[in-house]
Amino acid sequence: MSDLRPEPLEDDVPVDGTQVRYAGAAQLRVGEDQQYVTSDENLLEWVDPRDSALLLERTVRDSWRVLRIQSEFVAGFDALEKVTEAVTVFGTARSVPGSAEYELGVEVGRRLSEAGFAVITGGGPGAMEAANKGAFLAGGESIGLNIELPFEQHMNPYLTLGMNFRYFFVRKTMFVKYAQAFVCVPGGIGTLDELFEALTLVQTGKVKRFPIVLIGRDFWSPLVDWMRGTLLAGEKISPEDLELITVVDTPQEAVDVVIASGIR
Ligand SMILES: C/C(=C\CNc1ncnc2c1ncn2[C@@H]1O[C@H](COP(=O)(O)O)[C@@H](O)[C@H]1O)CO
Repeated sequence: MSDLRPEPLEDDVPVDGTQVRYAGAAQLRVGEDQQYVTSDENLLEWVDPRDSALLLERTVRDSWRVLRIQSEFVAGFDALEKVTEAVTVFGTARSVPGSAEYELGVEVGRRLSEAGFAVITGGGPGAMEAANKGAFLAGGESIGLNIELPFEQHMNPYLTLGMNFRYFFVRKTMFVKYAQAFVCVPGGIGTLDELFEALTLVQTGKVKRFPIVLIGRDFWSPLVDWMRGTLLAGEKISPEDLELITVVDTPQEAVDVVIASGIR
C-alpha cells in the first residue's frame, strides 16, 4: 500500500462499517460483508427519485462523479498517447499457467510482439496474463488496463505499463483507441462483451480497418455458425457483417491476418 495514495474524494468516503482499500488509482470500499463496492456499481445504482433526500444526494454525487470520470479519461490518454502499433488481446480470466489455453495466450503475445505490435490486455489473470507474459518475455511493450472489481484485484506481473480503471466504459475506450486490431482467445462473458462491442463499432463505422480475429476454430465456430444460422437467416445482420470476423487456429495465423489487413 503506497504512502502516496490520494486522499479519498468525497464520493469515496466510506459509509459506516466500511474501510477503504487502494489498488493503484482505484480506491475500493469494503463493506461489512467484505464485498467491495465499485465505482461502476455506485454510478449504476438505482435511487428512488421519490425520496427527495436520496435524490439530492445522488445529484450532488453524480455531478462530482463526472469530474472523476473525466480525470480517468485524461489519465488514460496521457499514459497511452505514445503507444505505437498495438493489438488488444481479450480472453478468459480463468485459464491457469501450464494449461493449453494459457500457453496459447503466451504464444499470441509473443508472436504479436515479435511482429512489432504492442500488446494491450485487461491486465488481469488468465489469458490476459498469458498474452502479457508472451509480449514481456519477447521484450515488447506489454500494457495491462486493469479494472476495479468487487473482489480484490491484482495486475499481472508481466507489464511494461499498467493502469487501474474504475469505470468499464473508460477502460473500453482505451482498448479501442490505442489498438488497431483485436485478437480474442477463448473466453466467457467478459470476452464476448468485448468482442461484440468491437463488432458494433466496426459494423457502425465508428472505427475503420479494424481486424477482429478469433483464435480457436473449435471454440468459436459454433458462435459464428449461430450468427449465420440465426442472425443472418433471421435478417438481424447483413452478410458483410460476418466478414468482420476472421476465425483461425494458430497465433501466427492471427498475426498474419492483422498484418495482411494493412493497418501499418
Ligand atoms: C474472475 C477472475 C478474475 C477477474 N479479473 C479480471 N481482471 C481484469 N479484467 C477482467 C477480469 N475479469 C474479466 N475481465 C475482462 O473481461 C475479459 C475476460 O472475461 P471472461 O468472462 O473471463 O471471458 C478480459 O478480456 C478482461 O478485459 C479469476 O480469478
